[in-house]
Amino acid sequence: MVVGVLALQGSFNEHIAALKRLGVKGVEIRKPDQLQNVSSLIIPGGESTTMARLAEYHNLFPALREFVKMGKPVWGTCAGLIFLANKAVGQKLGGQELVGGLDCTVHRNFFGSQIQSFEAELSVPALASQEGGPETFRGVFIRAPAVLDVGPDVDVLADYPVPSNKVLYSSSTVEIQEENAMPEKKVIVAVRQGNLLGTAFHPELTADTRCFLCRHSYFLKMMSEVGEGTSSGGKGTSSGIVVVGGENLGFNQQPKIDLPIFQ
Ligand SMILES: NC(=O)CC[C@H](N)C(=O)O
Repeated sequence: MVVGVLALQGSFNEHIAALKRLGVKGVEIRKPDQLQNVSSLIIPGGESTTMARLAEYHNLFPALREFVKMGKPVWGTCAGLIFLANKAVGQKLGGQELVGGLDCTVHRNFFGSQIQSFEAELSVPALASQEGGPETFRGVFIRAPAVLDVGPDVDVLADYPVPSNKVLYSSSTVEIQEENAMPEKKVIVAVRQGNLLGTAFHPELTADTRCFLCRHSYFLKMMSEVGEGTSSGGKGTSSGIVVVGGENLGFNQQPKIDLPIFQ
């Protein structure tokens, strides 16, 4: 099994290392032709505007859109989630090109700037009920986006209750449409639509092996679920991050102590 990892910028090495720990080969994708050698793709976190410029420079957008349209599994984390969204708000002046396909609107810096990065235990009760282990998993949010709204074909996998004093928006004049991003009690931080998975946080940076494996395996399992391009892009057959069936991922073992990167 070979997974492509878009390697223009951002945390692609971390994703490749995470895949390696699962015994899966991750290959760096920098050129359109290289997409032909992989049947699934991870678009990592980083800085989406920069990543978009590099993707444009390498003429990657048409090939990425084609990849998505063919129903091949694509997982966008953080900046990658922004890439996959049909619409992004809070973009830099002039906007940025998106791959699209995921029927949702993403706020690019919903949780604020770099120094407002944080970690949080995300509640996914269905995960514990079906897979065992603690009810929460740790989300690492780095200058993180959030999903503001989703279309009917999108499954919400995880949301996060945001205290109103934590809902931070840039006051910069180039950060647009803030009036549409009213503070919510809960914001969506993980979604799936058929072959597309999006997480606002960085699973590849989490030291909690249980969560790490879970989320990565979720994606890897999507590969067998949707095949190599047969999905219509509609709702997945499963809802929630709860479909890591049949694999012994050690959920009933004592969970490892997590190692937050921000302490
Ligand atoms: N950690 C991340 O990927 C941050 C994404 C960032 N908010 C952006 O616009 O690109």
